[in-house]
Amino acid sequence: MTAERSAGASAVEATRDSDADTLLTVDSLRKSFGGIDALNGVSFEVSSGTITGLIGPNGAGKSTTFNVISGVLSPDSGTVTFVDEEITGLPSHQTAQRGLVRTFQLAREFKNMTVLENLMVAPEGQAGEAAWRAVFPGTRDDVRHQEEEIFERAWEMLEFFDIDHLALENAGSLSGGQRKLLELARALMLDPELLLLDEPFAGVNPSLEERLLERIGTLREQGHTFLLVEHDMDLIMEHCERVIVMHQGETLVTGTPEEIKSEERVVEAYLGGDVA
Ligand SMILES: Nc1ncnc2c1ncn2[C@@H]1O[C@H](COP(=O)(O)OP(=O)(O)OP(=O)(O)O)[C@@H](O)[C@H]1O
Repeated sequence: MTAERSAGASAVEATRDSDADTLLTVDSLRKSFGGIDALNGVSFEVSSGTITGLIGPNGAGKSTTFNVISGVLSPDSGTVTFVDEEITGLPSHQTAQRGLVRTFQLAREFKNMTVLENLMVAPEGQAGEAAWRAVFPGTRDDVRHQEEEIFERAWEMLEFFDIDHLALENAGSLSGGQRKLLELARALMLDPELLLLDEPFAGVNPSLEERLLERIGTLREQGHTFLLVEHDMDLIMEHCERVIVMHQGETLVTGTPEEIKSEERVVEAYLGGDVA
């Protein structure tokens, strides 16, 4: 198999399966919280146009990795490169401007605003006003035109996710699954090149899960790239071209689903065995 390992090896060398299509490169990320090493040299690459899964047991460092890539946290060391530009430590709204947007495990909609309004305001914490200005530059004279464009895009999103009938509902009244659709729709408002999805299917019923998966497939065909954290191994194995396995703050293996399945250390990591 061609799956790479990083534990105990040079981190860059360990994950070097790059080609010209590499969109995101994470190199030797370290991050400690007090005495806890959440990330202990995480390295991997994500190719353009793929759905790549990031998996690992609880506490492996997946969320911390997402937080570092998307600028929610700064790493102690290591680099994040997106479209050939180092973005390490850039705040979320700046990564969003560059086309890298993440969703959160718990959807972060504004509960007292309608679904439509939620789409028309910038996604909290990652696409502030500055990001909107980057997408819709102009002066006050252009505001009306900009609002029309935002409105049209919001409706496109609502229709794309089949939630246009909920446009005027308060976001707080949506089901868990509908909130996940809204979260993804909000992330897509800025037309990001790379979407980091943190457990997008958690708490989603099977029919909505199917709709979400189908939409993600369509978006991928349109050129979007996805990196997703997901605990459902069947789903990962069925829908991801590449899988990155983390364990104890390190990249354990990366490979195709078939490669991952046959990798003994992955089984051991999930069963809590010694993988050193
Ligand atoms: N803000 C924090 N303060 C202290 N420790 C933290 C913090 N964030 C994460 N950790 C610790 O870092 C390690 C990695 O956590 P992280 O949440 O990144 O793992 P994970 O793979 O996302 O886990 P899960 O699948 O349970 O969400 C864990 O030991 C966790 O307790």
